[in-house]
Order: sequence, then structure tokens, then C-alpha cells
Amino acid sequence: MGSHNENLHTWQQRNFTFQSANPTASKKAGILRQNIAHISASLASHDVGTRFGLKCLSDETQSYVAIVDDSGASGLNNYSENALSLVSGIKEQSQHVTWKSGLTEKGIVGLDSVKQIIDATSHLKCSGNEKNICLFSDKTLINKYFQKSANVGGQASKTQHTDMDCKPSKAVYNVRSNPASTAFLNQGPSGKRTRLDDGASQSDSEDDNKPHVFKSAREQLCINQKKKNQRHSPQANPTKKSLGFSPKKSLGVRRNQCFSKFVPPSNHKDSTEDNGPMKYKVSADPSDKLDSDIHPKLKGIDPNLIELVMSEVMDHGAPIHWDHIAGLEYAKATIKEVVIWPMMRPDIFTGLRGPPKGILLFGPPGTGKTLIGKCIASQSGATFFSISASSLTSKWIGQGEKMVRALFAVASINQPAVIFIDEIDSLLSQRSDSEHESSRRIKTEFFVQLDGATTSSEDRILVVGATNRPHEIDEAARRRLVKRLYIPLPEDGAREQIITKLLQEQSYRMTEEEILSVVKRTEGFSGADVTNLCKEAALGPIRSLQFQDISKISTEDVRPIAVEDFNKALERVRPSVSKKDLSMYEEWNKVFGCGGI
Ligand SMILES: Nc1ncnc2c1ncn2[C@@H]1O[C@H](COP(=O)(O)OP(=O)(O)OP(=O)(O)O)[C@@H](O)[C@H]1O
Ligand SMILES: [Mg+2]
Repeated sequence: MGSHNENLHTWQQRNFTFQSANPTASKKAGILRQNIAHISASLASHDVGTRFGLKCLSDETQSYVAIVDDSGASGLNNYSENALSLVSGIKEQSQHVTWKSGLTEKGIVGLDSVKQIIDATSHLKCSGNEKNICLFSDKTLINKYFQKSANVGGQASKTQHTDMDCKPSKAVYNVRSNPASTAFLNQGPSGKRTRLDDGASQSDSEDDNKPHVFKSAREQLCINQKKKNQRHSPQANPTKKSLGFSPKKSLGVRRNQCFSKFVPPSNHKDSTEDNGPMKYKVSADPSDKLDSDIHPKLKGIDPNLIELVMSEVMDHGAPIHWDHIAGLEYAKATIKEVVIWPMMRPDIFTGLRGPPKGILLFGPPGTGKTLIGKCIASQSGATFFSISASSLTSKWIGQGEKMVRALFAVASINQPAVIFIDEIDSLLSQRSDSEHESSRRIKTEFFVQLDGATTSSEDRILVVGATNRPHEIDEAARRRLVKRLYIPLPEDGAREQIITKLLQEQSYRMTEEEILSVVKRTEGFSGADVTNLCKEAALGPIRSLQFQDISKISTEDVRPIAVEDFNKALERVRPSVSKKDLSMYEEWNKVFGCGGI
């Protein structure tokens, strides 16, 4: 190094040049760089005092930095390159400079960002011909790179990818994602920083001699997007298939292989508890919600049928009193004995006195059988189920026998209960070979239920059947309907009772004799027939009105019913039961009836 004065002189001269001329920014920077180098050399050789030397060094460095990083257009902005070449410059000029640049390949590999690169590349797999992305498989490759650039005098050579080409087995890492970590990795011959990972400029060997041009991240992104699209187009990478590398697409969340056992939602508190199926407590009040516990007697029965029984079958008709039923004293007495009393005093009516399981009301049509059923409902205080055989067979086709089972099950839970089956002959008619399978099944179910197989002897369930065709009932049913009550045509007194009762609802002017005469003339009439006669007679006074008076007349002005009306009505209303039919009933009663009329 020159003597102290010489150095000073040179330095002053350089300074002067710097101050006087109007060099460009890069020129200035160059001069400042030399000054800095010069000062640090003088410091090292103790040509200048340490204090003075350091002062000058910091001044020069500041003005250098000011130029390089000047935010204006002139800012050279290539601070990092220059700093690097500066440092490598210092390294050359003053071998014995004490401080050592950290920019050795060891130091670089030790940098966090480089470590990230190395780590990141260690597990990535090459996915086919991603040639245009620079590859680092591990530290050795990075070290190799630096050896290579060191050999070329620090000038980063073109990144020769010969040994870095992406071989299918090598990891792929796109170092683009961490620019700071690539700044020092490669400086192209023009000093322009290029990126090792520059997908666009990074290309396979044939492009290597093309100068690497620096691209901004945005440009890079567009270029890579284009490349990616090309790569993914089917003809772009046939090798993907050949590599057999096609990750299975699993839509959404990957299902775990072991399918958890499906547990159906249940109303049970704890499905592990073995508390059996739902229990229903069927209350007399159908509006009650079904409780969560199923009565043992309802096990295995379709809840819908249970609901049906409760909504459709339970009778909620208007209450009927025994007085509403004219005549039929014997029948009424028997029913009271068999139905009402046992319901009221089950403690007395047990064992031999226990009530029968079934009653049959038979007789000509319109004699009050259904009426009796309704009266039992309102008078017995029992839960009353009224079902007609035709609805059982038609409405619930195929459900017949299930319906029967549900019916008896619900009744047994709501005992004392009366099951009234109107037109029971169409349900339990004589079995024949030609009959339909479903009706046969219904019958069988009925017999089982009637037999009390499902109801213990203490159960208070009464089945009341009504029919006007008793001879058609199957003998098995007949046996089970132990009380077979004949409901005959009403006698005079009954007919007089029906007429009197009905006339009281209207204004009438008839003498007792006249009424009796009417009763006489309705011999053979059923209760229903008598009722029809009264209705007809009541129309008499209306018919005597002129048509035009109808709209004006008040109810008081309508004349009362008179015997003439009945005389006319008798011309129109005829008895519905023939003598022949009548004899048939009487005959049947003699054979199968429980006596009395
Ligand atoms: N003994 C009676 N007392 C009062 N009214 C009666 C009597 N018998 C019949 N009736 C009248 O006739 C109508 C029909 O009676 P009910 O429906 O009980 O006849 P039924 O015996 O059931 O006939 P079917 O065998 O055709 O079903 C009743 O609504 C009632 O007005
Ligand atoms: Mg009836």
C-alpha cells in the first residue's frame, strides 16, 4: 500500500474529482466505493489514525448508501449486489483485513431462508417434467452451486442445471417463493440478479445460453400460470399417467374407512337400556299424547293402527239413555245385568258371575240394536269402541286382522271397555271355501281375541255384536257370543212409546184413541218404520199449505198434526220386515236365542 501521504493525496484527489465534476450517480457510487475501500485499507495498514479513519469511513458509507438507496430515480437500488461485490472487492484488496465476510457458502447454507429452502426441498417429490422449475434436492446441490460460482471469480455463472435437472426422483422446490433467499444465490454476468427458480427463464438445457432477465413477481406469476395450464392439459404430460402418479381425488372430507355403526335415532333415553320398544299408555281420552312407554300388550302393533283405533273407533256420539229405547225390556234388563252391573261392581261379578265375553243382538232391521250399543256406551261408563264390519273390511284392506288385534289391545288397556261391532254378520259370516283370504284371516283373529286368548279372564272387555242376519254368522262366532239376545219388532206399547215420544217434539192434536188406532195399524212395524211413519205424518200439515204460503207462513200458523196425517202417512209407509223374515228370526231365536222376547 502506498505511504501515508501518498494515500492521503490520492484520496484527496479522488475526493476533489468527486466534488467538482458532476458525475452520474453510479459514477459517484463508484468513487465512494473506492474511497471506502481505500480508507478501510489505510485503517488496516494503520496509515491513518483509527478515529479519523473510522469517521471518514462512516461519512463515505453514508453518502454511498444515500446514492444507492435514494428513493428517487437515481437510486441504484442494487444495493445488495453492490454490497456483495463491494465485500468481495474488499476481500480481494485486503487479504489481511481482519473481518471476514459471512458470504461463504457455509454461511449462506446456514442462513434461515436457505435452511427453509433445503428443508422444503427435502420431502417434495418431482411430479413429472417440471423441468422449468429449478431444483434443489439438498445441501450438497447448494454447496456445489457455490463452488461453481466461486470458481468463476465470484461472478455467478449461468446456473448450469446439468446436475440439477429435474430427474423424476429429485425433489422439486420452487425457490421463487422466498426472494430474499435467492438474492445472493445467483448473479448473472450482467450483474443483474436472476432467480434460480425463475420458472420462465429457468429452462431446460437448450435455453441455458439465453441471458437470464430479471422478472417481477407478477410477471413471473403470469408466466408460471401459463406454464401450469399447459402442463395440466392432457396432451401436455402423458408421462403423468406412465408414472402412475395420479393422486386419488377424494371429494370433500376423506371418509374414514371404518364406518361407525349407524345408530338409528330413538326416543329412548339411553338406547343401550333394554327398555324395549316404545310403550303407549292408551288413555280413554284419545287426545292424550302417547306416552313414551309401550304397554306390553301393544308390543309389535303398528302405532298407526293404534292411533286409528283411538281416533276412528272410539265412540264419541251423543249420550243415549235407556228411556230413549222403547220396549225391549227383556233385552235391556239382560244387558244391564251383563254389562252395566259388572262394570260398576267388578268385585262382585267375578268367577262364575263374571260377565260374558260376547253378546249378540239379533233381530229384524230397525229394531234398535245399534241404539242399544250406543246406550251401553253412554250408560256403562266403559270405553266404547264402535266399529262396523264393513269399515273393517273395506277401509283397512289388508290391515283387517292387524286392525282387530290393535282394537283388542287398545281395549284391554282401556278396560272396562265395550267393543260394539255393528253388522257383525258381514265380518263373521259362515266360512266357506270361496271366501277371500283376508276375510278368513280377520275371522280367525276375531275368534282368537274373542276366546280371550289375549285377554285374561279378569279382563273386562265386552264384545257386543249386532246383526239382522243371525243365520249367516259362523258357528264359531256364535259360540263365543254367549249371550244372544233377540231384538224383536216393537210391540204396541213400544210403538205407542215411540209415537208419543216423537209427537212431543211437534204440535199435534190427536186423542188417545186416535194414537192407539195408529199403533194398531202399525202392527209389524219396526221401530225404524214407526219413526219413518211419524216423520211422514208430520209433513201432512205442510202439504196442506198452498205453495205460495210456504214463504210467508210462521211456524205457529202451521196446523198441528192430526190423525188424518197418520192415515195418509200409513198409505205411504209400509213395514220393512216381512212376515217370513219375522218367522225366521223367531225360529233362530228359539234355536240359538237366549229366550225372552
Ligand atoms: N226400540 C226403539 N225405541 C226407539 N226408537 C227405535 C227403536 N228401534 C228403532 N228405533 C228407531 O229406529 C232407528 C234405527 O234403529 P237402529 O239403528 O238401532 O236399528 P238397528 O236395529 O240397528 O237396524 P239395523 O239392523 O238395520 O242396523 C233409531 O235411530 C230409532 O230412531
Ligand atoms: Mg244397526
